[in-house]
Amino acid sequence: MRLHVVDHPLVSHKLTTLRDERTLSPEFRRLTDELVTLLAYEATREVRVEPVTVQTPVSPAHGVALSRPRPLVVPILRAGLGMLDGMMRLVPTAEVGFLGMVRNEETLEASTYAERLPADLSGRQCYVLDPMLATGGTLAAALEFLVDRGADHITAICLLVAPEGVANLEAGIAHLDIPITVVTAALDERLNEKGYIVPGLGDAGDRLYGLAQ
Ligand SMILES: O=P(O)(O)OC[C@H]1O[C@H](OP(=O)(O)OP(=O)(O)O)[C@H](O)[C@@H]1O
Ligand SMILES: O=c1cc[nH]c(=O)[nH]1
Ligand SMILES: [Mg+2]
Repeated sequence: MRLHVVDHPLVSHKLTTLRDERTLSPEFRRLTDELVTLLAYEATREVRVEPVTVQTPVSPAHGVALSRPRPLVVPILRAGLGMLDGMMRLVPTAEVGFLGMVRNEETLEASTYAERLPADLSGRQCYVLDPMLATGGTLAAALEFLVDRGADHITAICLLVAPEGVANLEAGIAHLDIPITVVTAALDERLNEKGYIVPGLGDAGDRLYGLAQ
């Protein structure tokens, strides 16, 4: 597994405001959207394209177009939904599949409560959207799911990752024999005793959609 921490002052600037507890849901959603578009630019470096030729007003021009089958974008509900528009802005013709997963806040075990994905992902590049990689349990289960269906190239975009989660994920997916990359805005310090990322940004789902602030 490859971890790519995007090092760019605009990413750091937006992430700092996102972390700030004074940032309320409307601005949190807008910043998430902007950050994901910046991360998606890096995350799609290996998106598959094929050669095409178009006719300009002057001459033929050799270029590329996205290959078929189109990439599959998979937001992990609930918080991953806040990342979908920012991703689709860059790859508007991608297909979208959904995974609903929730972490038990006592045991920190992830469980799946909804799945709406194509039955056959053979030969598909997949982009998984989940803002937080904390213990890594949620992302490990999601990747397993996609590889079981035949995905052969997966990139996860996370706003934040914790070192413990990256290590757990690496161990948990070591048997998956496909290229897997995690693209993130920051590798944070650690997890706390409740499984939250430190310094983190709190509960991403609540900050996007939840508690009135
Ligand atoms: O790496 P992990 O320890 O598995 O934790 C990460 C998961 O926790 C959060 O989801 P949550 O369970 O809070 O669901 P939500 O998106 O509906 O809020 C987050 O959006 C990730 O999916
Ligand atoms: O810090 C964390 C950990 C898991 N889920 C979140 O939303 N935040
Ligand atoms: Mg949550």
